[in-house]
Amino acid sequence: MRIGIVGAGALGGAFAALLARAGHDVEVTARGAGLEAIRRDGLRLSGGYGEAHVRVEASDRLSQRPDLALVCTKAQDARQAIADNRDALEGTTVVVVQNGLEGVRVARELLPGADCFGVLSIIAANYTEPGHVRITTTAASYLGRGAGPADDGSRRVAALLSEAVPVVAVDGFEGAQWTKLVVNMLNALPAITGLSVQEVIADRRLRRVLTASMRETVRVGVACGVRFGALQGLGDRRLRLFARLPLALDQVLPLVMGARMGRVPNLGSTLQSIRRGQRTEIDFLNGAVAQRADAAGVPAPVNRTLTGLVHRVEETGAHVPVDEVLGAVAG
Ligand SMILES: NC(=O)C1=CN([C@@H]2O[C@H](COP(=O)(O)OP(=O)(O)OC[C@H]3O[C@@H](n4cnc5c(N)ncnc54)[C@H](OP(=O)(O)O)[C@@H]3O)[C@@H](O)[C@H]2O)C=CC1
Ligand SMILES: CC(C)(CO)C(=O)C(=O)O
Repeated sequence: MRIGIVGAGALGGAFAALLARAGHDVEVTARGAGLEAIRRDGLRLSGGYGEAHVRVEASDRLSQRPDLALVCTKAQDARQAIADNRDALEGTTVVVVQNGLEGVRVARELLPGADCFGVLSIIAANYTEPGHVRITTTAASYLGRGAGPADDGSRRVAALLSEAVPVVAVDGFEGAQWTKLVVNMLNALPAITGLSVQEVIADRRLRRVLTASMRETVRVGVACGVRFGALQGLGDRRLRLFARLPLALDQVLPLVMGARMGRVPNLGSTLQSIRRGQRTEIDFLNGAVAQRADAAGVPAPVNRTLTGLVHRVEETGAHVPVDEVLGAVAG
């Protein structure tokens, strides 16, 4: 099958290498040093899914309409990337691999003739150098669309991708996006402090802030009428309970997440953007929680503060000392 990947960064590069290894005919888009490296040396994958070194077609735009396309940019770049590749994407099956709440909606808006799905990935992929991705955590990814049960289209595309990497069709995809948003509270503190996700979880004080941001996200979701979808053992009942328990007990959740992530340091996708000197997608993560909180008339001081601190790091290039982070969150 011909598969087009828009944005061969960490996850896009991983999916491209795994799909090419499974025998598909893969074309990727990349830019700058990434494009140069892929053209010259191919795409290299290491870590959790084993070694792969594949040659794939690469250019700054997809050259033709694929049977299946994966859009793997950060949320803030998706609109531009889809518009730039509209000729190739319109009318085909498009899977948006993205954190946040907006991915599938944006693709459907820009590509009314395409069959659009979303993927929520728990894989941790670190873009170590141009053309090279290291998988530090393997996990099933979740594919779906809409709020209802997984449809036949979702099951078909999930089965196809699963030839290369485990992907399950999920019921209540929109609710699952919120559950993933809770998980993505793991991203801000590494971006702010420069520590890995595991180091943040291991620090009792930062873990408290992380837990508070997760509980706040659940409360905002509840205020917005969200029913949290099932994702990696988390679901509506468990998350609602999590938001009500005393903060001290709740820290078990990030500890479990950290244990699942394993020992190889995971920077998280937001700190990786910072390290590359790029803007982050924080406005679509903690920033989206603060924005939804405003609309629902509930407070979200922790998410608002963390969003502001990530923007500060984007602007100054300097990470924030832990004590200062604690002071800012305490208000
Ligand atoms: N990395 C991870 O472990 C995980 C990531 N995710 C999510 O997956 C999504 C992708 O993340 P990740 O792979 O880390 O991101 P990366 O930043 O590593 O990759 C994104 C790629 O998109 C490219 N890109 C940016 N703008 C455009 C554009 N206008 N047109 C074409 N290509 C463009 C980037 O190129 P350039 O570098 O030149 O800007 C880059 O190659 C995000 O939503 C992230 O939150 C989810 C789970 C885990
Ligand atoms: C789950 C996690 C934290 C994996 O790295 C992620 O989604 C991200 O980095 O964006």
